[in-house]
Amino acid sequence: MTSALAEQLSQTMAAIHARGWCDGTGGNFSCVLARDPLILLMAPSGVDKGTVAPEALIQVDADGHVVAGEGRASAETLLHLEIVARTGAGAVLHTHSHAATILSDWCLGEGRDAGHLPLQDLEMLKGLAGIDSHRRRVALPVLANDQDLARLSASAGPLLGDAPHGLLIGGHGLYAWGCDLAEARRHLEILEWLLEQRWRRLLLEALGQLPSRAIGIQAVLLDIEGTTCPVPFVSQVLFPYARERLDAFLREGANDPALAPLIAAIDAAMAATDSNSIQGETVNHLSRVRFLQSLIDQDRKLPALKELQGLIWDEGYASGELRCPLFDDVAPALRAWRGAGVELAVYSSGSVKAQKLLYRHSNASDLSGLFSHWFDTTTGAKGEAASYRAIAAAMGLETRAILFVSDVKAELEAARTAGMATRFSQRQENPEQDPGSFEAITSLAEIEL
Ligand SMILES: CSC[C@@H](O)[C@@H](O)C(=O)COP(=O)(O)O
Ligand SMILES: [Zn+2]
Repeated sequence: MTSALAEQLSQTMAAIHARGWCDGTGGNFSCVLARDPLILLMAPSGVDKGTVAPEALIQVDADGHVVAGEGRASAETLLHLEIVARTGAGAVLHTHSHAATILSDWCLGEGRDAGHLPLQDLEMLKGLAGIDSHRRRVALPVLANDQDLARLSASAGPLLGDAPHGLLIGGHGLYAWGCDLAEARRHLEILEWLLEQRWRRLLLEALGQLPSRAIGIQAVLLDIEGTTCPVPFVSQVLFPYARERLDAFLREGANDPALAPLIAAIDAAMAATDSNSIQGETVNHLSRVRFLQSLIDQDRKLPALKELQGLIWDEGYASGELRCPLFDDVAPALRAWRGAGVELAVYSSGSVKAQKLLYRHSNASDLSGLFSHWFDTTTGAKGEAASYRAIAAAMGLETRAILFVSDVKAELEAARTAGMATRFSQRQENPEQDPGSFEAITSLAEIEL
């Protein structure tokens, strides 16, 4: 005797096959039969998925082992399991349509490396659960294909929570899912339709028969100090915290081999500094601490000092002594933008390590996972247009698709020269209050993308 679910899955596979979305033995399809313990009902591997009778379906456990039925489990079962675990999906449908295959390849092609396919301004988007307007922009994640399914599933995992019920695999196909089989099928049909539209439109644009769609803002690049957190947190909390603990931290770590390269770099910088009058003096712990404190007081940058500060802040955040007081509007805005498929990136003069710590330990919990890119001054100075071009290239986007928000006009000038959209962050405690020729915002909530 076969279940109604098995009948429905068999019929769904036949319908998908008839549309040419899983030719040959391509594609695989699963439904959750039980959750605790997890059992998937799915097509066996290596068969024509259009002709699998309900009684020929197999049952597979959470480790990908066949527990009932004849035949092998697909190697791709691991990705089905990852999707079910991460999204709570009740069914996962994987196709090899031409549209999904060619567009996934196009996204990862030379010079693009986009990592996602944006879809916007199509009424059919509303067929995806949670989308209520054609204006909502969704970003379908795209991953390079990999025959190591454990590795592919591990890279897919973190992308699945924000994915619009689908994921593209380069040169391979589409995975779509939903809370049950009916919803998964609807999502699959909608996504396949959107992909068809996308490639047909690309062709017409390339032939000059359609204007290429104006690029909307696809990413927001955020400064931190004065933009997402109050300036005094950095100047009056973070820097004094590290300054006061330099002595103890270096004393306790004197014999720590991990600190040795840092200490060597600090000593080399001391030796090269005329003003510190240590020529001839033995470099000792106290002279090192005095030197570093004088650098902090003069706001002079030394990579080894930055790294040391990062290590000290790391301890402070971990113990709960430090927590970043982000402005109240920040977390809701970041979440809303991510939900709309907008990429988020940080560009701050603090090191990438310090940036990640700050967002990991914020008053709005760990927000670090919302950002896809982190940039510090190793990419270039914040006042140079070239830095913003390098950031856009690293993100695989045109500069005009990025909105940069900062409280420093010189930085906005450079970003504008590079072609980015800009907003001036006018927070109460910021030293610069005059927006000049830039559009000012007092809260991220004022930004409409
Ligand atoms: C035409 S072979 C395609 C397979 O390698 C795979 O990508 C696929 O979708 C079907 O694999 P299967 O093992 O039959 O479930
Ligand atoms: Zn496949």
